[in-house]
Amino acid sequence: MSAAPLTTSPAWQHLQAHRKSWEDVTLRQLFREDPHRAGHFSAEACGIYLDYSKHLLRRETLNLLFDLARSRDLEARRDAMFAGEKINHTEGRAAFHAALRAPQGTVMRTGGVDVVPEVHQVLEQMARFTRAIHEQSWRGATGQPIRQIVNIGIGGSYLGPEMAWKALRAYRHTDVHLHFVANVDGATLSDVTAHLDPAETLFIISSKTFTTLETMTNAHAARHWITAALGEDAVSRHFVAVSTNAEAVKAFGMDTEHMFGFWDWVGGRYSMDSAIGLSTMLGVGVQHFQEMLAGFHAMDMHFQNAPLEQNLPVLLGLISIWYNNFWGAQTQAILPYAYDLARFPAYLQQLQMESNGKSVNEAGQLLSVDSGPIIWGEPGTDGQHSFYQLIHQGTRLIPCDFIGFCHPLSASAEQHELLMANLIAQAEALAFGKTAEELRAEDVSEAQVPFRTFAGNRPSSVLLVDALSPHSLGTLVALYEHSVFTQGIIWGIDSFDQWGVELGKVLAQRIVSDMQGQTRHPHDGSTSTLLERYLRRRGH
Ligand SMILES: O=P(O)(O)OC[C@H]1O[C@](O)(CO)[C@@H](O)[C@@H]1O
Repeated sequence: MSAAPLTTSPAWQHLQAHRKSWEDVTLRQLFREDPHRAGHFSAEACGIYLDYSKHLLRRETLNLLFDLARSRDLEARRDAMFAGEKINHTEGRAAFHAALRAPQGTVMRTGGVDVVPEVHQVLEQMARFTRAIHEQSWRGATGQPIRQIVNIGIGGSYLGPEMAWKALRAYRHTDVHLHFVANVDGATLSDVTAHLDPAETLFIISSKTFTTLETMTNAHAARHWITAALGEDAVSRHFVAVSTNAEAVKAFGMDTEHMFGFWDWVGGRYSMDSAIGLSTMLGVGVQHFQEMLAGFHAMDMHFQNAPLEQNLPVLLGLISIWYNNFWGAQTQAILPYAYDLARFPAYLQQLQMESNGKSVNEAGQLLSVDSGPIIWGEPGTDGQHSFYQLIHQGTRLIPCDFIGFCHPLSASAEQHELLMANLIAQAEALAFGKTAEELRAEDVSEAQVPFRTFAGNRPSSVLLVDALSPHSLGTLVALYEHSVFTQGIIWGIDSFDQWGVELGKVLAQRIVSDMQGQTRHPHDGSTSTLLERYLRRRGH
């Protein structure tokens, strides 16, 4: 970590001073000043064209942001990540997800061990299993082929696989269907199993630790559902595990021969391309999974090698920092114009908010600036008819990432044109707005002018990709992974731990034991009242 405290560093102070020069600058003015602005403020790599010209920044702004990144040793820290160093200090682990998508023959060492051969061994094990399911040589206990696959897992062991299953709808293997159970609410599992036949259903219990309350509770309920229908011996044909914890997998009664492993250097939210992606591979096939890995790897290479000035993850990360820390933006909207990317905002929510939702730096000192923004979003055009009102005319500054694809996956080219026209129009409307003069020129009554004025100056990035494919999905996910990393380095935080999820888990266990009458822990007045009221209403 850079020695200079962040806010007193010259780079930070230069940015603060520079921000003051932005009070009256408009995007209209910037585009007037530089008619070639779109060309000057765009970059392209790995099939992603990034237009960042509709941002409140000039060349000088970017230079100052690059100075900031260099002053925080971004390049050296990035190299340390790719070198397998234990950059996740609080857990004493590497953050080596880049090794998950390294082509065979690449050497990537952590702790002195080249992990690429092990990664490919597991990929091969996954591929064998996938083929066995697809070719129906692996069948259920009664001899039925497996057609329904239920991934039980939560957080990073769920969001990526579910997002990918939806995103890769056009690439699905037609004989199998995926379902996802994450929430501890029993309604989830019963809703999923209501229409399934146990004889053709396979459960993948996906949990890095194999101790997560939600996952283990659902796994036991699913086991009961299978054994009630097919008997105890059916477990080995209807359950496989993805985990780093072989002991716990054994204790569950599963054969570790049917366990797909990964490693402690894979963080939960960075694991969709590890064995946690087994459901994805089963859902879209081995070839498509490999194409997705190749997309991830292409973006890794770009992030590792491209100069900061043309580096897409660095650009996205630094633009986020600019609004978050110098404009006071609290949130960032992710707006994919693709029905199939419906779960992408939720995926990025965990990626960014679990990684960078921290208040102390790596040295344990309180941060003096805001860290990770709130990430949210919905696909366009749905969002246009709900929350875009606030983005256009509300009082808050909300930088947006629009994500669109040139080629449709739907049969209707005409509908795709409408979709993309909306994306482009929204970015235009947010940036340039509509002035009172323009309204008056259209004979809008004076009384209506204040309500129909759009201030503009609302910044957005547009990411334009050729088509949504396994490869492009891999590049997009890796793009955001490295953008999150870039931001974490600027703040000097550990983006790879998640201690913030622990307290709630521990308190829930205490309350469970209070509910079951095993203990009577002392609680505050509100907690005790809620607990008592709940138990009374339940007839206890
Ligand atoms: O895969 P596991 O160990 O069940 O953990 C699930 C999720 O729980 C967390 O540890 C905390 O919510 C996430 O980081 C992780 O993705």
